[in-house]
Amino acid sequence: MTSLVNLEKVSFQYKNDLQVLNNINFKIEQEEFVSILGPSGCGKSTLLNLIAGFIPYYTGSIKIEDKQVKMPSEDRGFVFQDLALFPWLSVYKNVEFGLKMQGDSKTSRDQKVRGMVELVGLTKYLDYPISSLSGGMKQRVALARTLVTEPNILLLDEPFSALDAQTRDVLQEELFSLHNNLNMTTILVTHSIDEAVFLSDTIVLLSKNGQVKDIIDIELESPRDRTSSNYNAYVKRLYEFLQNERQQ
Ligand SMILES: Nc1ncnc2c1ncn2[C@@H]1O[C@H](COP(=O)(O)OP(=O)(O)OP(=O)(O)O)[C@@H](O)[C@H]1O
Repeated sequence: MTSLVNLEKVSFQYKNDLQVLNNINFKIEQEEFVSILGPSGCGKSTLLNLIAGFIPYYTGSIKIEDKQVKMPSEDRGFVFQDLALFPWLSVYKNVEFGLKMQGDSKTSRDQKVRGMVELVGLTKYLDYPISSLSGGMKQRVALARTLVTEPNILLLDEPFSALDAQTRDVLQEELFSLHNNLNMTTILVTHSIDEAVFLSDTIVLLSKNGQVKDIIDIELESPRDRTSSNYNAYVKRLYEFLQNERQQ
């Protein structure tokens, strides 16, 4: 059986000749949660942008369901690091936006928006403008806006990096539930070892020179216990990897 996402010999350099990714190979299965972890500047966001289809000029092959990725598509939903919400519009209007673009009818949009906003716990705030919400609430809206279009693959670039530790933990738990309940495939770029271990089935470790250093299966029970010794054994292993990369 072929995997949902297949990357083979993917290399990439920006137009200024900076070589960022070198011969990347890995596969992602349907409903898998994969995190891409590595030192700052190693090419994590670039790799996610390639999978999203935002950058068409790479070498090698990125295939989703056997189709070569050349441009963005509705099967991939992207949550940007800066969220890219419309601050002056309401929660409702922000979540509705993608459905409108897809030409969905008003009745269908209304049902989907209300359902998704409820799922992220913001029903009380449907009519509030984005500018009046906290950072964690804005993040929930960004997730809802992407998820409401029912993408098969959710792509997240450091979604929680601007949040305080407590809000981040709560949102990680919510993302874990959404991923499982909606049967999605999720690819997350993160700096955070804890976030990667808490959420992932698999962690792809990128080295400083943009190569896959290791692919680690996280074999922990759900829900995950951040204080368990098995959990912390993974954290230690990844911490040592990142420390080693920094020293090289
Ligand atoms: N549009 C661009 N044009 C040229 N170089 C770029 C561009 N975007 C990123 N880079 C460079 O490519 C390299 C990889 O960047 P990228 O953002 O993919 O890394 P990252 O691992 O996600 O970094 P971080 O963890 O700091 O967010 C960096 O050296 C960065 O400066």
